[in-house]
Amino acid sequence: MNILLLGYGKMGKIIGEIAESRGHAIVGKINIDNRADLEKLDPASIDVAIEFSQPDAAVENISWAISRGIPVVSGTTGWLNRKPEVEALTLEKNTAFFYASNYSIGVNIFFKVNQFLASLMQGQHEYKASIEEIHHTEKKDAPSGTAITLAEGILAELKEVKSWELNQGQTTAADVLPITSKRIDPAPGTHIIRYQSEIDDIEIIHTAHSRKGFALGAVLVAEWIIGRKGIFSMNEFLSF
Ligand SMILES: NC(=O)C1=CN([C@@H]2O[C@H](COP(=O)(O)OP(=O)(O)OC[C@H]3O[C@@H](n4cnc5c(N)ncnc54)[C@H](OP(=O)(O)O)[C@@H]3O)[C@@H](O)[C@H]2O)C=CC1
Ligand SMILES: O=C(O)C1=N[C@H](C(=O)O)C[C@H](O)C1
Repeated sequence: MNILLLGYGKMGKIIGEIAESRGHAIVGKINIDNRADLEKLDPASIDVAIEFSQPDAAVENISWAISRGIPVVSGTTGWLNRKPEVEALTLEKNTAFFYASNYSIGVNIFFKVNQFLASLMQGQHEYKASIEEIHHTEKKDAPSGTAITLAEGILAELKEVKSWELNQGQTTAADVLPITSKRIDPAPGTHIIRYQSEIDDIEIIHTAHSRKGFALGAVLVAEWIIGRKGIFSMNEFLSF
C-alpha cells in the first residue's frame, strides 16, 4: 500500500515506521515547509493518506486528498467544528473519510467502559462527574479530543448534565461537566473520569505509555479503509 503522510511530526514519524515495518511504502512526508511537494505527487499512485497535522491545517490537508479521490484517515484534534464540510466533500468525491479522536484500541475500550459507568451513575445525584486529561506541553489544543469524546459519552447518559466546559479548578454548576487539562512532559496521554461524593469516589483511568498504540491503530485503519467508500469511525472498524 502507498501511504501519504499529511503531517510528519511526532505522530507522522511513528506511523511511518510502523507502516514500513508492515510492508507499506511512504510516498510523501508533508509538513508546513514542504507543502509544495504535494503537487509533485501523482494522486493515482496514492492508496491512502494518513493525516496527523495540527488543528488549523487539518481541513486544508484532508481536502487536498479527498478532492483527488484519495481516502483519508485523520487523527488531528481541535478542528471538528468543520467536520461536516469534509464529510460533504467525501460524499461528493465518492471516496472515504475516517476520523477518530483516539486510534488506540485501549482508549476505545475505555470509551465503552466510560459510557457504561455513566449509565450506572444516571440518577445518583450525590456524585459530581468530572474529567481530567494530562498531555505533554507541546499539545496545541485543550481539552484533548479524547476528553471531548469521553464528555460526549457521559452527556449521552447523565440526563442531569447538559454541557461540558474547560475548567481549571473553579466550581461548576451541577449541570456542567468540568474538564481539567494539565500539560506535563512527557505524558503521551492520560484520561481520568471521576465521580466524587461526600461518601466515596469512583475513578477510571486510561494511561498511554507511548504513542505506539495511536500510531498502530491508524495504520490498521488505513489497511481496513482500502476499497471502502463513505464516512467511518472506530465503531465500524472495531464492530462495537
Ligand atoms: N487521534 C489520535 O489517536 C491522536 C491524535 N493526535 C493529534 O494529532 C495531531 C498531531 O500530533 P503530533 O504529531 O503529536 O504533533 P506535532 O506537532 O509533533 O506534529 C504536527 C506536524 O504537522 C505539521 N504541520 C503543521 N502545519 C501543517 C500543514 N499546513 N501541512 C502539513 N503539515 C503541517 C507540523 O509541521 P512543522 O513541524 O513544520 O510545524 C508538524 O510536523 C494533534 O492534533 C494531536 O492532538 C495525536 C496523537 C494521537
Ligand atoms: O496531542 C496528543 O498527543 C494526543 N492527542 C489526542 C487527543 O487530543 O485526544 C489523542 C492522544 O490523547 C494524544
